[in-house]
Amino acid sequence: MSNIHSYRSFPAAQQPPWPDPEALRGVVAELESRPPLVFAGECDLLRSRLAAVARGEAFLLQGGDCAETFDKVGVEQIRSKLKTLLQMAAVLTYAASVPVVKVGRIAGQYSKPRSRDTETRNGVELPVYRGDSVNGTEFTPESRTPDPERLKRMYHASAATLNLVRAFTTGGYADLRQVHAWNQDFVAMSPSGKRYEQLAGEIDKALAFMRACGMDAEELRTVEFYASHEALVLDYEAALTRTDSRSGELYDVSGHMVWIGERTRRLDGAHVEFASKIRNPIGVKLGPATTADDALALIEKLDPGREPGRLTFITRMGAARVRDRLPGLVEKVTASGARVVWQCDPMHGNTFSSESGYKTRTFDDVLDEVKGFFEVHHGLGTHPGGIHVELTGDDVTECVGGGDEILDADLKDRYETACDPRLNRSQALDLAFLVAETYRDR
Ligand SMILES: O=C[C@H](O)[C@H](O)COP(=O)(O)O
Ligand SMILES: C=C(OP(=O)(O)O)C(=O)O
Repeated sequence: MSNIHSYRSFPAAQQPPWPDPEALRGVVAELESRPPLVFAGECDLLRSRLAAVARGEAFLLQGGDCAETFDKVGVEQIRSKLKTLLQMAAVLTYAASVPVVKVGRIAGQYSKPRSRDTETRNGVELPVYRGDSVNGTEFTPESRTPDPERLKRMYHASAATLNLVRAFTTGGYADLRQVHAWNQDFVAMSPSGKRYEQLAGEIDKALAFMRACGMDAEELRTVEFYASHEALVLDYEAALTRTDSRSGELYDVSGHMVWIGERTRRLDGAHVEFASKIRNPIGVKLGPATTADDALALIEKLDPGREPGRLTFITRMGAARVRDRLPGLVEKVTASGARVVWQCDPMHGNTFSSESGYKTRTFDDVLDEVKGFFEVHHGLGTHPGGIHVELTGDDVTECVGGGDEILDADLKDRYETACDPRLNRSQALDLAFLVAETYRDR
């Protein structure tokens, strides 16, 4: 049987400098005895859904917070994120006529890779914020010192979130007949909200037609929804890895799908080694410096059986480079016979500091990278399998642009992210409409 701790012999980037190894060991031992957050069978089902995406028969919508925080584990916050994804999925399913696989960056997205180890404010240097699983956002030595007890809080916050998500998605809230109810509050008055209302009316008519024909499918009442996060802090991920009693294989039961980030995808690094041992569907971020050989070597290590649905390449090239960098990768990977899911993350290659000093992204760049992604796949005859976005259900002002335009001067009003700027609900809907149109017109 595979040894889940083999990753310890490989260099691990971006691990928290825990000050007290003994305390960490105690936390890990406790987590090892905790129940799984997800089941192996659910991970297998997601892998089979992603296989359909890899074959060009479905579309993958993955989105949620850049960094979840413990103080936002509440009914309203979780419901509004879910609502955003349900609205986007309704737009995509109806306007592009494609089945949508829905995956949240949720119930575990608590750890962040960072560009620098420290942050300096007014001449004071402290460890950088690495996500609520590691330390706090407050700029004090106490808050910024990594504390392994936070890994336990991550487990409990993930469990509470997942519990609510399961209740919302199977208990009536996600029933397609609620399609209007998801479009309330601030978003209803935005241009994308109004457009959505029209589409919801059409869905209503289609449902009424189906009912009149005697079809009232059970499938419309609930939604299959999966949880994903970056598998960054390996002590946590390994502590939550269990052997599946059915197959004897290892699954990371902290989430259905986990991904490896751009900063930790070294072929000879600990994250890739860890992911190679588990059976969950795996995502890998690929930035503009990725070579075709890198991609092929990742396939060899993570998906040696070339199993559709096992591996998702999440490309995040930046709007300016996607048309130039993506074709070579897609061409060589396709020629190798691998059937990966190609997914576009239009957020992480388009970050910059605004004049007013906020880390932001322009909505036009986000759209342009998505368009470039579609153009490249269209040109090569391959399937543009999905999008991966940082978003929130709230009316935040973190990314500039969008139909309900946010200006640089507006960023200060509701800049609430703990790390990177997210699309608000109205921008997320705008994006869904664009993707649906582009997908349909392919
Ligand atoms: O979400 C992604 C990364 O954690 C983030 O972009 C890193 O941000 P930094 O460059 O501010 O460290
Ligand atoms: C850190 C992230 O992205 P990337 O690894 O692509 O920079 C992320 O998606 O949170």
